[in-house]
Amino acid sequence: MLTTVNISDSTYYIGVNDRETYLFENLWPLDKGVSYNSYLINDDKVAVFDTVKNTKINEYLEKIQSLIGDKDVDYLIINHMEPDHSGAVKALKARYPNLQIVGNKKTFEILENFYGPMDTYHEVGEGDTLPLGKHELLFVMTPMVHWPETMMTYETSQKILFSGDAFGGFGSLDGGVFDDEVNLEFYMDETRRYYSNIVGKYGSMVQKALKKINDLNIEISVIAPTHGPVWRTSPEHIIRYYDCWSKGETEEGVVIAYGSMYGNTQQMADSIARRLSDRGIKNIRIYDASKTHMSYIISDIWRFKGIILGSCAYNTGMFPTMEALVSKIDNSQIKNRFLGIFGTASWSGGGVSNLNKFAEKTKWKQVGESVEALSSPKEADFDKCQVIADEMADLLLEERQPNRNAFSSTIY
Ligand SMILES: Cc1cc2nc3c(=O)[nH]c(=O)nc-3n(C[C@H](O)[C@H](O)[C@H](O)COP(=O)(O)O)c2cc1C
Repeated sequence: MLTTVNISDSTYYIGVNDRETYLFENLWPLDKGVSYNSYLINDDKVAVFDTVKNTKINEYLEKIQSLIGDKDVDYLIINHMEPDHSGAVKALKARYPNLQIVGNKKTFEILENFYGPMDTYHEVGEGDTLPLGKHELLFVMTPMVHWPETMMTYETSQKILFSGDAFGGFGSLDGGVFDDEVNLEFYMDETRRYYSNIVGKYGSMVQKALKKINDLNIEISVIAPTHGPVWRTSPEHIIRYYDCWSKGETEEGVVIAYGSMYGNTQQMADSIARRLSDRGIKNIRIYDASKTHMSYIISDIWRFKGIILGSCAYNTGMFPTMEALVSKIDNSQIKNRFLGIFGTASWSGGGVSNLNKFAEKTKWKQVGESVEALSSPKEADFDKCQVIADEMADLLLEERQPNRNAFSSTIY
């Protein structure tokens, strides 16, 4: 039996799971898989919301047929054109030739560039509506909440927001589809990893989208994103998290990420962490950038206020895995962090000097002085590491207020 799940008596989850792909966008590890969520409303008119990746077409089309039998699909609403959601558009159109593709001007441009011309477009813009029978759709343009054509669709009678990639996360849906059916601790981690690596760069556009949704003054009973759980019990939680993340709000804690070949730089990381712990900081995450994929490190960098970066010198530059991490941080436009820098070199350097350049660019508040040990850290180097830890702890503790944590909700 193919799994389709009722959201209401006429609205269905028709998504698929992908546990085979190693890397999302060929970049981000899918250790726990991912779901490509699609939805169907079976009314006088049948509407489908986004599709799935092209590796899942057969399963997907069979699900649709199992729900509507001989009926036609009248509308395909494309909230987002990325191929993990548009991969079955051509196949769906081939199966249902009368289908009208609903999107905005930009959607159709991108669609044609990917898949060639297709007829029967139904163009929508801000605030346009589309009746399906008992249900009515309202379109909200949310450009650059990932791609320029991105939009959301709100179903007015059941108050469902089909939100595209916004509010989505990694992790296949292993039985449970709704927020009240799954272990949210796992999905919130994977949702933050998704947000921070995929959507986070566009925080200001997320803020604009949230404001737009708020200004519409609509009640939202269900958030139906294109990845991860469907939020029917606590849609307000995921909205709040998105609000906090896109505003750059952080928790008290420190991420120490380093690149080290022979362990000397790593010793400095451990010494800084120990001191932070002595000073009462509990959230301390040390990452070897060669071992942990940067998507996990970025996710924690998004979460915590303190960032301490270390690198040995490598062919006059930073250690390559740190270089990749730093470039991703830079590209993500992460703002307002406390930063410490340490590292090692045996002759002309390259690790710490390049981290210093990064520090100048970010304009984050730096703690202590950057410390560069010659080959191996000595007492004087460890002393400087302690100063980095102390100044970091001072700043974090200064900010500490009872219950100030923006993320202290019961689901996290
Ligand atoms: C392939 C390679 C390239 C290196 N390039 C540089 C360099 O350009 N400048 C420098 O000062 N040290 C360079 N080093 C030396 C290391 O940065 C130095 O020994 C450091 O202490 C190693 O730290 P670790 O134990 O954390 O790996 C290089 C070492 C290796 C193995």
